[in-house]
Amino acid sequence: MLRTFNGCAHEWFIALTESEDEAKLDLTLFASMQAILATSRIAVFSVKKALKEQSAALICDNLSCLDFSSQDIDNLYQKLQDNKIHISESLAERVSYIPICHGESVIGFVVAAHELGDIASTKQLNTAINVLHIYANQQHILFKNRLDPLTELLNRQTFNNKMMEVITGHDHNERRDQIDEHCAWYLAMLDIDNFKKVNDQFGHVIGDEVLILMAGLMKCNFRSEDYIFRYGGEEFSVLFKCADESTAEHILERLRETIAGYNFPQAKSMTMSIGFTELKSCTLIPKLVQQADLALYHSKESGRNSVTNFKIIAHLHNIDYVTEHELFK
Ligand SMILES: Nc1nc2c(ncn2[C@@H]2O[C@H](COP(=O)(O)OP(=O)(O)OP(=O)(O)O)[C@@H](O)[C@H]2O)c(=O)[nH]1
Repeated sequence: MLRTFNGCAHEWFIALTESEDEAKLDLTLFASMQAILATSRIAVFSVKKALKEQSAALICDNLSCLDFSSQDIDNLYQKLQDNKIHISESLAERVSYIPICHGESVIGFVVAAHELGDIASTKQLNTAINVLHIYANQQHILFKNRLDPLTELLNRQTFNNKMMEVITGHDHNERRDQIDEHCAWYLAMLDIDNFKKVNDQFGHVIGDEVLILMAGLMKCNFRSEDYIFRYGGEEFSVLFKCADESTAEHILERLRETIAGYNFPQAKSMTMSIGFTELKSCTLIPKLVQQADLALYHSKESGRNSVTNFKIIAHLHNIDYVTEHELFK
């Protein structure tokens, strides 16, 4: 049911700043706009930094009567870069397009449709703009909280939540046009080889530089819808989606080769060992991490600078893909 607006936006400020995840934040914004602008016919579009998107995507919508193509959305987003409210009027209704701003940037917009006799007042629009500022700030805080400050990759705290979302099929960042039933998710664990030597020989500042450069190489190797984490120290993990395991191996091999061929400023030549496993929805998260870790361990044991598929070593050691056995004790 549509909540009515009592003229004071404090309750929405509190609800938005209390939202601890992006899905809840988006839903709270949607409800707040419906109440403040006194219409249920609202659509919210936002640029998701976590997805490295440059254009706005629909996040909540109760306006299916207005059919937005992706070209319409892009055009509207470009138009609203002037950070002003735009209004279009037809015989029956007035549609307001309200930009969402963060600092100097427009990071999205709200579309609100009203019947002509029932349009939003200037006070309502101003209140909506204030609430949108709070939303943008909170979105930025949530985004920053998920990042490792050194590498700006996703941090370890985000890893479990993301794994759970992916395994249960509730990855709320996955855009509708990216859902491909034929693709599978893979988990890779990656560890820089002999990293201690870099710290010992050149100091921690150069060690940190290597971590930042490695993170950059990984970001270039994967797609925006994949998730790259700094798992801890010099260990990383990646959740990525592709057609099959040979493609997964190819993607990881490409990264391994890129890193092995990169000329690091002080450390010069560095390599990475990688292990990966396919995500099966019936398997517990610690089990999946253990499988990818065992494959990584195999890469390290067999001379480093290589990629191992858990399935291959599971087969070699004659163990079931999802049993409790441990390979290396
Ligand atoms: N500069 C820097 N070093 C880090 C950071 N986190 C962990 N390390 C270092 O990473 C090194 C990891 O060393 P090891 O676990 O022995 O691994 P390795 O030398 O890479 O050897 P292998 O993994 O067996 O190839 C340790 O020296 C840690 O101090 C960090 O944020 N910055």
